[in-house]
Amino acid sequence: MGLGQTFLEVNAEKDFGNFKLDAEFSMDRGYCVVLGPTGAGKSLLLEIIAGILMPDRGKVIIDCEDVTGLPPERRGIGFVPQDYALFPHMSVYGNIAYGLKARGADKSDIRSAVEEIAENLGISHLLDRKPATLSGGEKQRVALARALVIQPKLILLDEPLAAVDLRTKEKLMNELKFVHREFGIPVIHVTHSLIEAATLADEIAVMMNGRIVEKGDAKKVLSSPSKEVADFLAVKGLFKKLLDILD
Ligand SMILES: Nc1ncnc2c1ncn2[C@@H]1O[C@H](COP(=O)(O)OP(=O)(O)OP(=O)(O)O)[C@@H](O)[C@H]1O
Repeated sequence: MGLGQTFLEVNAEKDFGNFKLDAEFSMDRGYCVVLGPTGAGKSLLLEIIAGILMPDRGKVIIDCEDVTGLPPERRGIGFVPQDYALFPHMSVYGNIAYGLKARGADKSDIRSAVEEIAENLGISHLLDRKPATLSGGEKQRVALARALVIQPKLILLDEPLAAVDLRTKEKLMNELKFVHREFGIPVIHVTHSLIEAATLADEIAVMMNGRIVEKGDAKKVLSSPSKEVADFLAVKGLFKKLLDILD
């Protein structure tokens, strides 16, 4: 499939009683940021795409393949959840190697793949450490390495930069850009941050009350949001400044 064609299509409903997700979402191979207030259903959307959560109705299609009935490990997705979910009893090496071991990869292949990705993300010196001894930014890189080492078709990032300071955030944003460009993997990045959206996104989807209420080219969404979206962002004057960043 070439550039500009639909890579991912989600059309899924899930009713929790207290909350209903009714998500229609599609993207090509770019970098898509999903913005939305807390409790909008952003994490649930990622969990449905990853196969952690089964929709009541609907479909998930990745690269023309209907993966709705497939378990997470057969979807070829690298998922970095909100709290990174690193295994606390395993070393950084064990954490990164986990997905390859689970797929039955050869020991020496695992070692070279882990070492290569660790070098790419500048965490080779951390391989023997346990997650509890890492900083927020280091944990984020380890989680990203764990997601990337399986050579996924798609990367899902759930608020990946929420736990780091501004300087680290800027550095990590550059790394995410690099990873997206270098590995050529489509990314869905969930955040509340307009700065992250303006810096990283090719496309922006805005989610509210379980639905995607606006979606399109990043510049367009940031410059002319619907009233509903503008009210949520509540910073209309900021749009012009954000456009300056994009230019
Ligand atoms: N297993 C569940 N059972 C019932 N309700 C749930 C369940 N999981 C999530 N919810 C509810 O669904 C809604 C959406 O949750 P979700 O975590 O997707 O929001 P979010 O947009 O990612 O929020 P945040 O930005 O705060 O992470 C919330 O109201 C949440 O309480």
